[in-house]
Amino acid sequence: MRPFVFINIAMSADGKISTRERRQVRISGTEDFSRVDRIKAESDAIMVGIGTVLADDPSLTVKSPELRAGRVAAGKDEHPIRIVVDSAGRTPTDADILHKGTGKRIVAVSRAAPRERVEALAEHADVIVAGDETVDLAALLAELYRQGVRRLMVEGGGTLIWTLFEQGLVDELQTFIGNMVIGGKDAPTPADGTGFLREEDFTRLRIIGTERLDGGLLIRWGVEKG
Ligand SMILES: NC(=O)C1=CN([C@@H]2O[C@H](COP(=O)(O)OP(=O)(O)OC[C@H]3O[C@@H](n4cnc5c(N)ncnc54)[C@H](OP(=O)(O)O)[C@@H]3O)[C@@H](O)[C@H]2O)C=CC1
Ligand SMILES: Nc1nc(O)c(N)c(N[C@@H]2O[C@H](COP(=O)(O)O)[C@@H](O)[C@H]2O)n1
Repeated sequence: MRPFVFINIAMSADGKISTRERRQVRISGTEDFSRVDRIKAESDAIMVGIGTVLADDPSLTVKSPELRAGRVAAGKDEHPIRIVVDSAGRTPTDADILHKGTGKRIVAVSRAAPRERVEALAEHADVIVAGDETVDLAALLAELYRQGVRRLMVEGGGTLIWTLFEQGLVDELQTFIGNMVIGGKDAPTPADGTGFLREEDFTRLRIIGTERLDGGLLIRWGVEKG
C-alpha cells in the first residue's frame, strides 16, 4: 500500500520550472501561492528531492495562520511532515526544512549514505533507509503509508518527479502555467531524468479541472496509466 501521491509544480509558458542556473524563481503569483498553501495544509506530508533543498532551501511550511489553526483544531500538527529524498544524506544540517516550523521531518537516505551524515541528520529528523545506492521510492512510500501518511504532496524538482512517473507512483499532477517565458535548453522542466523512449510507456493523463489564476492557468491532471 502507498499514499495518494500528487505533484504540484509551477512552470513557465515554455515549460521551465527554473532558470538554467537552477535558481529559485517566482512563477506563481499571490493567488497560486494561496492555493499551494491550501493544498499543503490538506496533505499529511510534503516531499522534495535534495536538488530542490540545495537550490531553494525551502521550509515547506504552511504559511497561513488560519490554515495552521485549522490543522491543529483537527488534531494534526501545524505543518505536514516534511520529507527530503536524499540518497547520500547531503541535506545541510542548517537547512530551513529541518528548522522552520514545528513538527516532524523525515530524511530518506540509501544504504550508501555515510554513517556520519546519517548521525548528523538524525539529530534533526527521522531517517528512513530505503534502497542501496539511491532511495527506493516504492519502499519509501510503503513505509510512509505504514506511518500513517495517506495524502502526499510532491513539490519537485524535475529529477524526483521523473522517477515517480517512471515507476508509476503518481496519481495526480497539478501544473500551474505562469505567464512568462524562461527559456534555456538546460533549464529544468517538470519531469527531467532520462525520459520515456517508447510511446506505449508514456504516462497518460486526463484533465480533471482548469482554473485561471494570476494571469496564468492551473491544470489538474489525473493519471490514467502510470
Ligand atoms: N517551479 C517549481 O514549482 C519548482 C522548481 N524547482 C526547481 O527544481 C530544481 C531542482 O530540481 P532537481 O535538480 O531536478 O532536483 P530534485 O529536487 O528533483 O532532486 C533530485 C535528487 O534527488 C535525489 N534522489 C534520491 N533518490 C532518488 C530517486 N529514486 N529518484 C530521483 N531522485 C532521487 C538525487 O540526488 P542523490 O543521488 O544525491 O540522492 C537526485 O539528484 C531547482 O532549480 C528548483 O528551483 C523545485 C521545486 C518546485
Ligand atoms: N508553486 C510554486 N510556484 C513558484 O513560483 C515556485 N518558485 C515554487 N517553488 C516551490 O516552493 C518551494 C518554496 O517553499 P517555501 O516557501 O520555502 O515553503 C520551493 O522549494 C519549490 O518547491 N512553487
